[in-house]
Amino acid sequence: MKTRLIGRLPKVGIRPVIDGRERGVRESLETQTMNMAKAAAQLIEENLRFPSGEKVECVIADTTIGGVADAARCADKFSREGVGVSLTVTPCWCYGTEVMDTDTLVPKAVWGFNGTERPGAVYLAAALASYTQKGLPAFGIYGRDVQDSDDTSIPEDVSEKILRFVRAAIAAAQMKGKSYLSLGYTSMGIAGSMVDSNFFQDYLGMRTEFVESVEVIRRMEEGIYDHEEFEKALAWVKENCKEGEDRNEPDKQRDPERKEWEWETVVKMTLICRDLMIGNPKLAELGFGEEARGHNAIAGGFQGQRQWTDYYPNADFTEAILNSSFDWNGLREAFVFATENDSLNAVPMLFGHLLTNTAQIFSDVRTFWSPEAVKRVSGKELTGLARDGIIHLINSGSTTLDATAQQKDAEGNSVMKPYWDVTEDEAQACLDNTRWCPASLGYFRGGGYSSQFKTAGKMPVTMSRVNLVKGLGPVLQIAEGWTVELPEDIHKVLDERTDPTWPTTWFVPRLNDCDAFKDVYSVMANWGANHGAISYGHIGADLITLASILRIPVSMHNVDEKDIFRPSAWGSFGTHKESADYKACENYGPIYG
Ligand SMILES: C[C@H](O)[C@@H](O)[C@@H](O)C(=O)CO
Ligand SMILES: [Mn+2]
Repeated sequence: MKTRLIGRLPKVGIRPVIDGRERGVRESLETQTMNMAKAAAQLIEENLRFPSGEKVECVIADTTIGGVADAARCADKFSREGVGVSLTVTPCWCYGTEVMDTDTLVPKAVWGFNGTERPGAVYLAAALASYTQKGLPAFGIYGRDVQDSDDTSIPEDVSEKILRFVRAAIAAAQMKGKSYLSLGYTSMGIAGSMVDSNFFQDYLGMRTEFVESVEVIRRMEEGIYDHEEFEKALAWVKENCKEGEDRNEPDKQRDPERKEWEWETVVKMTLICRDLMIGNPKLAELGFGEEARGHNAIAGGFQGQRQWTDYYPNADFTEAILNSSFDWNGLREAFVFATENDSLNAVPMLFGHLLTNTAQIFSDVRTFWSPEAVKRVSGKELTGLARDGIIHLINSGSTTLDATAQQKDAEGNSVMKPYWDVTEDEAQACLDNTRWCPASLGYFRGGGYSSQFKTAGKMPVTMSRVNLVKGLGPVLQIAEGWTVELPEDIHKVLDERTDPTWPTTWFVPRLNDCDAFKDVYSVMANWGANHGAISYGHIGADLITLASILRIPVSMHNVDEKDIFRPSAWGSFGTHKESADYKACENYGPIYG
């Protein structure tokens, strides 16, 4: 589906650099140098894919690069080929600034072979000094253990760094030139939905598109959607989306005719929001060429509350389905679509999606439940992972149905997979474990249907969030942890105290010695906003690498120091990693600013 986004997929450019001295030195190194480039390309192409499923492609310079003319020819090839990430490799001494990559917008890394026959590490140090001196932050990669000069394998520590760098850099490259689509504007005074177009432009290289939500009504009333697809979608919904309990006062509940209209409306809203994001060639066939083009949106958000939801059905169904890895057309890439148009939660969702290729959870970070409070209200003890307390993640709408924890790995563990690994049966299980309850009419006068499920399994997850700080700019916060499934008797008591028609995920962060992670309460207390974006897996290290590429400092994280990988220049801002990160991000400023 997302292949409808305009712009080619970025490629990874590999630059084999070499000692330029001919009549012996260069010739003796040609094969080894090119082999390093080929090995790196193979590693990347075998391991990395885009969220749409295509494999990440590498482009190797036509020749090794021994001096500035070769470097210029390589730069020329890279710009023709659409290279968005640059990886320089070498086993030997080369002439630092003469062979360097000077494109200021392309994230860079240099892998210097750890051998001693030739001084690859000496070059690496000289190259990184040049990049640092010239204000072009670059990642340095140098294996721990010496290898023989004819060893073409890539050691584990090197491959981990290459893949971490490329994953993050290719994520940054994919955002560039795409749009965030704001449907409506600010929701209930939520600052994250006061979409800051300068932040998107300067830090992510993205456009912001603003569409008033009356456009959705116009398209419904003028029939600007694919009518055949609508019939197909509605039939699928009737078969697969089981209605849940109506918890509204009996005399306020909507009659069956109105409920039917609400179903039809939320299905149309889903088609229309998707078409607004990525366009739809079917609309051109119907005579709506302008609408068929879409807004080239890699992420979006729907204001909803309150002007829309006071009058029309809420977008819970629309958001939940768009954020899932499947719909009536089968398995497909999940969209990134924020409820309450909270763009600062859509951004970490987008980061998570681009880094893992999976669907993302959007939630209110609603309640910290201490073990004592749980005991008081339920009479029960929290045990296992949950023993130190839990955070209740819950929001009407938006939470991907992939978060029902019905997808499994080979060992039977709950996981959230890229859509191409999800089976039809697993998608069906996600649907079967979800009920669609008529929306709470006190909050949503226009009705609609809220997805109701609980995350029924333990999964490693990472919660993250971007906050904008006046005078400082954006910061990213990260908490790795797990989803936990509570015993039904505890779950029920806690859930009943909120809105049990909404989807629930119980979250336990991993604790450590630093202040923000000393207990579960502190994680909740240090969270910078009402929402969190939750991605499958422990991806904090990848998020840190991506944030450093974008020059967004990380204000809070629980990632092991040994996994932190940032451009080598960060080391020049002091040995305290967090303060060095702040200083480096301030020094370099936003990448597109
Ligand atoms: C119904 C309420 O307005 C909720 O939508 C509210 O608690 C939020 O989600 C705020 O982010
Ligand atoms: Mn919310």
